[in-house]
Formats: sequence, structure tokens, C-alpha cells
Amino acid sequence: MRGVSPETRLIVEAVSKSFTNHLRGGVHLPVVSGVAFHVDAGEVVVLGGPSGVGKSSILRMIYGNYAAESGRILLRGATDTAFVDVAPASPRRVIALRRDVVGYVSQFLRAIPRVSALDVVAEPLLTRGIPLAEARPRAAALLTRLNLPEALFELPPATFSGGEKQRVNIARGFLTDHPLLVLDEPTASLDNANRNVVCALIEEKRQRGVAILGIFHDEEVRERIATRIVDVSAFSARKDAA
Ligand SMILES: Nc1ncnc2c1ncn2[C@@H]1O[C@H](COP(=O)(O)OP(=O)(O)OP(=O)(O)O)[C@@H](O)[C@H]1O
Repeated sequence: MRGVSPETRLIVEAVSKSFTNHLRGGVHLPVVSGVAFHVDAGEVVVLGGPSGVGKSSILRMIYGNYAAESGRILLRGATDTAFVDVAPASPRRVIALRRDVVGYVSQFLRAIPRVSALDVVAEPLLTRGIPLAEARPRAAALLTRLNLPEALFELPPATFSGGEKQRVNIARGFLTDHPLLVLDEPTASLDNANRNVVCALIEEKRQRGVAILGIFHDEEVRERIATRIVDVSAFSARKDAA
């Protein structure tokens, strides 16, 4: 392992991933191999490279949604001395890491039937023991900052527009104080004004020492927020497979 700084929150080492489609006669699809990079506190590292190269798959492995085939994915909270490897972690360990270390804003909101937008956003605070009377106003303040009309707060997001759902998703991911935040195209379905709000929220997190890793297709956003770009093409397994 390279010389590790106390600021390092994520180390990805020699990670590879391929998919096997069992419904299509076991077709084997290599995606990435030898992925290696790190993210420190106060950095915004952006994954670059063409569509389909494996950017989202890398984020999903870090969040424990996809299993890594080989290599190590080491996470560490701000006050931890030891890293935890997500790759072989048990589901219980992964749940603890998601609560304490790594937050994730996915491309799409997973709407929960009958739960209001405000409660969807407040829920991660409740699971951290913050009382409802404090969690709901904090959720409302962030939704207001993201320009979600107050009339929508008490409605379930299932029928919201794409951009409205995405803002609920962003508020949910940004309300907590995870030391590492993983963002999968959070600005994709937003208008200019809301894109600016999200860039400001990212910058505030970075200044508070959060380590941020994300995918941003919008070049303007990328230039504004990235402190470093990691080109995933360098780890593409496709050229090896050809
Ligand atoms: N669950 C899955 N099952 C099978 N193949 C998958 C799965 N997830 C991703 N893939 C494949 O892995 C490759 C990489 O996908 P991924 O979504 O990681 O790319 P990406 O770089 O994020 O693309 P984009 O920029 O278009 O979002 C693609 O060829 C995709 O079809």
C-alpha cells in the first residue's frame, strides 16, 4: 500500500469487476481491472471516462451494492485509525459502514410508498438517534434550499418530476455528516439554479473536510468542483478482452 496519510478516507486497490449474464448462456462481460486510486478528506475526486467504462460500477462496489471480484476497497471514518475492507464485509458490517462512514446519492430516488418527501429526507437522521422534532426542520431547511416547493413536503415523492425526486435524493444524502460521500450524477436532471445549489453544497462539505467521490457528466460542474479527476479508461478491462 502507498504511504497512507491520516487524511485518507478511501483506498481502492487492484479492484476488478465483470458481469456474467446467466440468462444469455453465461456471457461474460469484463468491465474494469486493476482499479487503484484514493480519496482524502477535503478532496472532490471525479471519475471520468466514456459511457459504459465502469464508473457507476466502481461507486456501487464502494457502497457495497456490487461485490468486487478481486482487490481491496478500504474505508475509514474521520476518527478511525483502522480501515475496513468493504469487498469481503458481511451485510451487517456494510450496514454499519453506511451509517457511520459512507453516504451515497444514487442517480434515482428509491421512493417508499406513502412516506412523505420530508420523512424520506429526515429518516437517516432518525436512525442516528436525532429526535423527529429536530430532524424534520433540518430536512425542511435543506429541501427549501434546494427550491422544492413547500406544498410537496408532505407528499410521497413517487409522482414528483425527475428533478424534484433528484432533489429529495440529494437532500437525504447531504443531511447526514458522513466523512465520505459518493455521488452518482447528482446534477443530471437539475436546472441551472439547482445545479448551482448542489455545487455550493458540495463545496461546503469539502471545506468541512468531507472526502467526496463522484460522477458528473456536466463539464461545467466538473470543472467547478473537481479537485482531481481519475480517468477510469485507464482501468478498462475491455481492451484486454478484445
Ligand atoms: N448489474 C449489471 N449486470 C450486468 N451488466 C452490468 C450491470 N451493471 C453494469 N453493467 C455493465 O457494466 C458496464 C459498465 O457500466 P457502468 O454503469 O458502470 O458504466 P458508466 O461508466 O457508469 O456508464 P455511464 O456513464 O453511461 O453511466 C456496462 O457495459 C454495463 O452494461
